[in-house]
Amino acid sequence: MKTMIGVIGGSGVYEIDGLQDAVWTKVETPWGDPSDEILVGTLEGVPMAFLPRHGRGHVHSPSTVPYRANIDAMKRLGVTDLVSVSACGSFREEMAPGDFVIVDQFIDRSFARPKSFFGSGCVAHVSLANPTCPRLSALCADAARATGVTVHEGGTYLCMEGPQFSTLAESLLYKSWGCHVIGMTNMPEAKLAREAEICYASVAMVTDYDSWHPHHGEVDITAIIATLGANADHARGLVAGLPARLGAARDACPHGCDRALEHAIMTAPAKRDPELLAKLDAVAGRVLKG
Ligand SMILES: CSC[C@H]1O[C@H](OP(=O)(O)O)[C@H](O)[C@@H]1O
Ligand SMILES: Nc1ncnc2[nH]cnc12
Repeated sequence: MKTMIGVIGGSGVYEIDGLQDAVWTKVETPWGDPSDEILVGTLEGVPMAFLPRHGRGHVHSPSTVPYRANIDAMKRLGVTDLVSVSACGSFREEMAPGDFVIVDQFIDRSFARPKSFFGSGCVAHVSLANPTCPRLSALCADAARATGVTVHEGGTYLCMEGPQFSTLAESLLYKSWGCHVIGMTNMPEAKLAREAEICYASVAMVTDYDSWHPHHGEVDITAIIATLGANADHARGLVAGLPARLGAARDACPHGCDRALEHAIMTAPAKRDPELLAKLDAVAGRVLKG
């Protein structure tokens, strides 16, 4: 099997450098339009697709990002390994603005977004105990370190609905839960990537200390934007280091991300809704055809 790298760029990351034969490509999906056209090209001989999560010009709010269309489009293009790059607040003194956290767990407190490709007429339950791919995450950590940035491997990302930042009480609550970082977008993205059998890694770039920190006061969007610029440079460096680490040829994921749907579909074949099945052609075609 061949590798295709997907990158979803978050706040501050609206483009990447160095893609050869790069073309902004409109991808149609049964779930509507993705956030924007997708930049498709090749980096060091490995195909790559880049999508700015909020669209160029930052058009979509965390609640209106078309998460299902974005993941379906990546799957349709052939993406096998998807790296999500996001801005986040930190709940830990040692995870300072400018640091990168390779997230490995999530608490999903978002509530106003569709969270599954499946539903009435084709019910599926995938495992999410380990929502990120350890193989891809380790490669991202290595590529991030090579840019000189401080990297923390492992951390729990609290996904809030937004768009307002947390109250002080919420911030203290999430900190008391043991969360490491907070953002507004990695859910349902990670859930949908798992349903689509795509390896997913989340690189969270710290921009602030949310509002719990006694010496840093409230979250301030101006300070966040100032930190976003430097973070985005490191993110682009990380992406540039991925092809050499992943390679053009791909072995099956040792953690099973690319086989997540193997025994997940519960609905009896005779009871499945043909309309929904048609929409699942890219995401679940592998198991539905078989
Ligand atoms: C610019 S601060 C709030 C905004 O930034 C993060 O976006 P993303 O995850 O796409 O990098 C956060 O989730 C909020 O949407
Ligand atoms: N403190 C914060 N809360 C939620 N999303 C964020 N993105 C960047 N900083 C954030």
